[in-house]
Amino acid sequence: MEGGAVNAIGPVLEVRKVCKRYRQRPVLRGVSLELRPGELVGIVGENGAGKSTLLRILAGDLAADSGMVRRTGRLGCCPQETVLHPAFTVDQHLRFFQAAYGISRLTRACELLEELNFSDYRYERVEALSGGTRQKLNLTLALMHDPQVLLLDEPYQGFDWETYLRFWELAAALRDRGCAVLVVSHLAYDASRLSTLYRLDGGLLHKTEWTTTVGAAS
Ligand SMILES: Nc1ncnc2c1ncn2[C@@H]1O[C@H](COP(=O)(O)OP(=O)(O)OP(=O)(O)O)[C@@H](O)[C@H]1O
Repeated sequence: MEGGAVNAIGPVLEVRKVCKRYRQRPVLRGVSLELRPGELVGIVGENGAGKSTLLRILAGDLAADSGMVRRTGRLGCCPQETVLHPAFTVDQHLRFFQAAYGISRLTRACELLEELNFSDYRYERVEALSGGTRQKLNLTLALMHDPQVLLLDEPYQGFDWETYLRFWELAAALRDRGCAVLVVSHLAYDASRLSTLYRLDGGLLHKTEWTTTVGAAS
């Protein structure tokens, strides 16, 4: 079984009892999670449940108050707020991130432009792009260096239905080539596409009954 082979490999992301509070308000109360190569895991939760806080801690962008996060491999991160500059073109963003990642070619980035169907906008400035196209660029910037661990915060916001389906095809392809993918969203529409779905509630992760056996621990 695919899941058995996958789970013979150790986790690329290990989270133990992570806690975080803002002033006196606890948001995370002891979150534990493991993510292995070839797993596509979802976390859902209501607005304000702490999903973005958790993702920022996993990405190393925010410090936890206590607990442990251990990550190995190249990280790709697509934050909820786009990281784009309005005056730069799509191509300029690709070249800036190419330098930041230290990669020699834009081959994968060009593939992603094609797969997400926005190659025609390559030389347009971000200020002239629609919200959905900006999000396509945000996602491309997280994926263009072929990450081994991918953290996605509401990655399909603003996508039309066709692009939304393309996103899931892309996520499945990444999973199949061994990437560990974590998708955070306030919607649980996509449960059947996931190895495991957790709900973040009351500052803790709860495994939901929608969990399937595809690539999941057994
Ligand atoms: N920098 C901050 N200072 C104080 N409180 C914060 C800060 N960042 C987030 N919070 C609070 O922490 C809680 C969790 O916020 P977070 O953005 O992690 O939730 P979320 O689940 O991602 O929400 P959404 O689905 O609306 O994006 C919220 O009540 C929010 O107001």
